Amino acid sequence: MGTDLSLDPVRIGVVSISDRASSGVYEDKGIPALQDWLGRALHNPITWETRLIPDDQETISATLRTLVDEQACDLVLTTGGTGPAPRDVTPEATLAVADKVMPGFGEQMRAISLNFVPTAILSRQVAVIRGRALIINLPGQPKSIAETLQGLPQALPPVHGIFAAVPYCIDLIGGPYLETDATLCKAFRPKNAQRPARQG
Ligand SMILES: Nc1ncnc2c1ncn2[C@@H]1O[C@H](COP(=O)(O)OP(=O)(O)OP(=O)(O)O)[C@@H](O)[C@H]1O
Ligand SMILES: Nc1nc2c(c(=O)[nH]1)N[C@H]1C(S)=C(S)[C@@H](COP(=O)(O)O)O[C@H]1N2
Repeated sequence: MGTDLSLDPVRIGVVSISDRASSGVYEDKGIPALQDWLGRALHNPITWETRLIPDDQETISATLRTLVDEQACDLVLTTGGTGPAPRDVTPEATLAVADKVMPGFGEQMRAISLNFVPTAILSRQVAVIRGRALIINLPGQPKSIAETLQGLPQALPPVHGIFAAVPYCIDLIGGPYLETDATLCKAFRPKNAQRPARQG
């Protein structure tokens, strides 16, 4: 099933960080890939805030502050700028706006990505809490978006994507109750945090 209008609405910021896509050298595939995966994985009605920006640290931090403080996003996902190159500054820009650092997301994403590419360890991606929002960095390769969010749930043993932990994290910071499509990503919550299953 798709969107269920009876569920909590969620505001999601998607930020593509790329010098070349933002200057028109190539077409941005980061925002469409993020919206495609999240739109399929979440049943909640989504309001999007999209931004395509260059790899500039202050621009990235300012964008994240605006999305959380002014646009009231519950969740912000960035793509790009997490590697070791001189212009890759997304983790620094994200840490600069953090109230809390959530190291498990970066650790788990690098572990998941090793199932896809040996260069997974080159991503310095981080996740942080700012106010009542969760901000997560993803690598720039558009295919890495589904790889890290979804993992390989059908593999034996399964590789859990990081999105499984996102709904409960958002519960804990006071955000909307997110419901996911279990075939893409089964959200994990402790029993006492689960709402009764929806009818129909
Ligand atoms: N927003 C994007 N849209 C389409 N492809 C992208 C995007 N960002 C990255 N890629 C692809 O993934 C590769 C690795 O991404 P990375 O973020 O390292 O780019 P980059 O080499 O730093 O350059 P730029 O920041 O100008 O995209 C790029 O060379 C490009 O092929
Ligand atoms: N899942 C996944 N993770 C990945 C990749 C990928 O293709 N898939 N690319 C790696 C590579 S080649 C680099 S350089 C780093 C950083 O990428 P970024 O600078 O585009 O953010 O992410 C790594 N993590």
